[in-house]
Amino acid sequence: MRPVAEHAAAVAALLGPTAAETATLADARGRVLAEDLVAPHPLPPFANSAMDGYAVRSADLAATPVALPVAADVPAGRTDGPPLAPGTAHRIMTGAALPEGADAVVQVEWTDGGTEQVRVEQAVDAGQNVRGAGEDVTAGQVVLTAGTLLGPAQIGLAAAIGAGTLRVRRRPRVLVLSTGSELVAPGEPLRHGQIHESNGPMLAAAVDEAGGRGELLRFVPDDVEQFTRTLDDALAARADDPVDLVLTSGGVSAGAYEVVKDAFTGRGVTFSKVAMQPGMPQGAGHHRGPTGEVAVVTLPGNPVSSLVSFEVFVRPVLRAAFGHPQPERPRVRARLAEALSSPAGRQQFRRGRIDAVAGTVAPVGAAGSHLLAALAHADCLFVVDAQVTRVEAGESVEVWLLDG
Ligand SMILES: Nc1nc2c(c(=O)[nH]1)N[C@H]1C(S)=C(S)[C@@H](COP(=O)(O)OP(=O)(O)OC[C@H]3O[C@@H](n4cnc5c(N)ncnc54)[C@H](O)[C@@H]3O)O[C@H]1N2
Ligand code: MOO
Repeated sequence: MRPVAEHAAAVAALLGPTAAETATLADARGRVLAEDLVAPHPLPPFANSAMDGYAVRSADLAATPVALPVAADVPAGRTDGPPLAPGTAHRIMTGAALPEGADAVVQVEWTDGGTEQVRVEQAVDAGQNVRGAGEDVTAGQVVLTAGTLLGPAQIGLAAAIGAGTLRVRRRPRVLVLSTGSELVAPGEPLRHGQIHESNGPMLAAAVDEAGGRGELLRFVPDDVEQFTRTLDDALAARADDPVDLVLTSGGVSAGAYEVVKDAFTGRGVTFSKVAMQPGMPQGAGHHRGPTGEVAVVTLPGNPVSSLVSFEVFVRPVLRAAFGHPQPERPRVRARLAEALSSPAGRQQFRRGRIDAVAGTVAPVGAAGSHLLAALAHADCLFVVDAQVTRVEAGESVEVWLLDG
């Protein structure tokens, strides 16, 4: 059987880095900056008030209490505020530009709140309650470097320096195609012998969660001609914005109707038994479609096998392709809460729940690769090495955190 690392390397070789493109801020979250982002102006762009109150010259408050005429009103957003004459105050709101000549702001709570004349009870130092221009960012500063993952704070910063769009790496575009004559679309009734198609929606969601662009095609029965036509039609229809990867589910083991294997064998996709459980039957390579070659990864049909294989082989490669700084799931070690056994010669990926405080991981459900409900209640996978057949309670295992 092929070692997990060897198949992982074969999948990694399929996808190169995606190109840069321009994205709106609304479409930038979870993506990676393709170029350094430079501030065209400082932040704050101008000295402004940190408090609602009165802009003053601090020297005018040498002896308090003191009464000063209120010569102007400066709400936030006023662009034509006059200079502050000595011996006067301007009523000012948080975020409003500090008038020329003022060097401090007295918060309204330290005054009588007057609008014609204000009585100030307490003195302020020069600079008090003033946010200086460029305190946060200077003009010309590189505020975010190429390769930065864009989360809410980074998008906020980009907006603050006035960037309406950003140069980011393109999301890998992934087509998902499930196979199986037993499949029925969710929402439609089942007859005996049929099941609802769950791998497609699951894998498309997994692609999106990883940062890619998942597109779910209508599943096909175990029919090579229909499979190939569906795939080629879908690729042809996307010729303007080509697909980076095709993910198939099912049809790759040893049965009489292995549609994916039959369609691709000897035509650029290599099928292997990989030394893991779940996820033994795997395939990877290129399909020559109507628009040229497209990378293909064929995942096994058992639902847990499908998603675990995605986690092990596809997710890190998709993320690396668009420059994600952390392609892999965070990995920690934890003590196993209960003993379990594992087949010899296959690296086992069990579903678990981690207790980060206690440093333990408990198995969720048994090893069966049809146990989708257990997977849905797990927050991690943990790994039992290929040569290990039994792990005792308290022994340390590697854990992949799924919500990280
Ligand atoms: N004689 C052998 N039989 C099997 C072997 C083997 O080595 N020799 N391997 C087993 C292992 S391990 C796995 S994993 C599966 C993989 O099979 P396929 O990838 O060919 O998948 P299918 O046979 O099409 O389906 C397997 C299983 O999963 C269900 N399924 C398939 N697609 C979906 C879907 N889109 N949504 C929900 N469920 C799906 C399907 O109904 C089957 O129950 O093969 C073993 N057999
Ligand atoms: O490889 Mo299969 O995934 O064990 O059920």
